[in-house]
Amino acid sequence: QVSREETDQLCAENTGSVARYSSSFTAWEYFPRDLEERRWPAAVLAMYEDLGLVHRFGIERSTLARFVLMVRKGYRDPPYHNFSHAYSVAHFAYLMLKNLQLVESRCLDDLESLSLLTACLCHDLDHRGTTNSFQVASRSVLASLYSSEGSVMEQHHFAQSVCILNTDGCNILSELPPKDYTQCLDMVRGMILATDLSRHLSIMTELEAMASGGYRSCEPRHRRLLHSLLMTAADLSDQTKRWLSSKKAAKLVYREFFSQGDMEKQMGNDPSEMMDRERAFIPKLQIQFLDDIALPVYSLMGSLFPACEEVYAQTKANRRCWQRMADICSRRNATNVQSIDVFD
Ligand SMILES: Cc1nc2ccc(C(=O)N[C@]34C[C@H]5C[C@H](C[C@H](C5)C3)C4)cc2n2c(-c3ccccc3Cl)nnc12
Ligand SMILES: [Mg+2]
Ligand SMILES: [Zn+2]
Repeated sequence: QVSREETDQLCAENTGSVARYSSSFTAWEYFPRDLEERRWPAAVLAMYEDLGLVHRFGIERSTLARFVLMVRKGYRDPPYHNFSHAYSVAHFAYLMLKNLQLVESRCLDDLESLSLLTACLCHDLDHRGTTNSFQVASRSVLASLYSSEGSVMEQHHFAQSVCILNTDGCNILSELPPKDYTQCLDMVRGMILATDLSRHLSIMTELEAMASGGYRSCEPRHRRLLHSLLMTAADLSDQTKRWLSSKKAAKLVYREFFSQGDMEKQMGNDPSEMMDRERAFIPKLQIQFLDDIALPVYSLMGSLFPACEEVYAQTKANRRCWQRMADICSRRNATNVQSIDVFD
């Protein structure tokens, strides 16, 4: 429930061209959180407009304004998985649509473009800063609802998205013909579920096969694989930005991990090393995450879309910085340095 004046104010914002937010708003290296926080909803509206989605799908501006404000309200405030993350992920999807010309090159159609941007904005709705395995271990309500199908949090994020769309005056898909409406919701569901990294890892071999054999837009399986890859690329995009920004994002992720580890200890469970502030050596864990998960994603993106190679290059540069940090810390015998202090 968003106030009338908030909606009217956002609606009245002449969102105009995205250049209003930054002259480098459409550059890969642009860090969306550099824009002051109160302007993020207007920037989201501008992205929908700039991609031609408002016009193409007859979205009422006041409906889009109410929808974005409801989505912002739908996020809690854990260190990392808050609205600033959702806004950043949506911005990276915007960058891919824009800079890779995914619609112009007919890799995606308009409906997929609308689904991708909307899925990114909604993909972590109502996140509590804890993982799927923690839901099951702590017997949370969400686990009781969703653990049989796996991806507990991601199923909840999708359910929250549907709730917002069904709220009066917030349904940005209301003007879609029934067939498109159903298809769009199906794609948003698949895209949000794809942000479960366990699912991503399980399709890596198929993604590699698609990247080496070449993307065939005529094959429905290829289109769904591309949706998944684009979602993961957007979800991890903090790691593709300049070193200080990506280091700061990692710090927030580990703040979430360590508070989950603290809760697991209180529950009498042993947290994994990644979640345990006493055991974790962050530079090493970050190198592992980049090598095993992030770098392969951007390497695949680079081989499918040459214009994305600089994103892969920056992620590789960040990995080198983590390697330097690991060398320095282990020389300085990291054990006497509180693991979270490596960020300072
Ligand atoms: C900087 C950074 N580091 C990260 C280090 C590790 C992991 C992580 O989930 N690892 C795995 C490692 C294996 C196989 C699966 C399931 C589990 C066991 C846990 C994944 C995520 C990290 N991550 C994310 C992120 C992206 C999507 C969802 C949640 C998050 Cl937190 N966004 N930024 C970061
Ligand atoms: Mg998530
Ligand atoms: Zn996310």
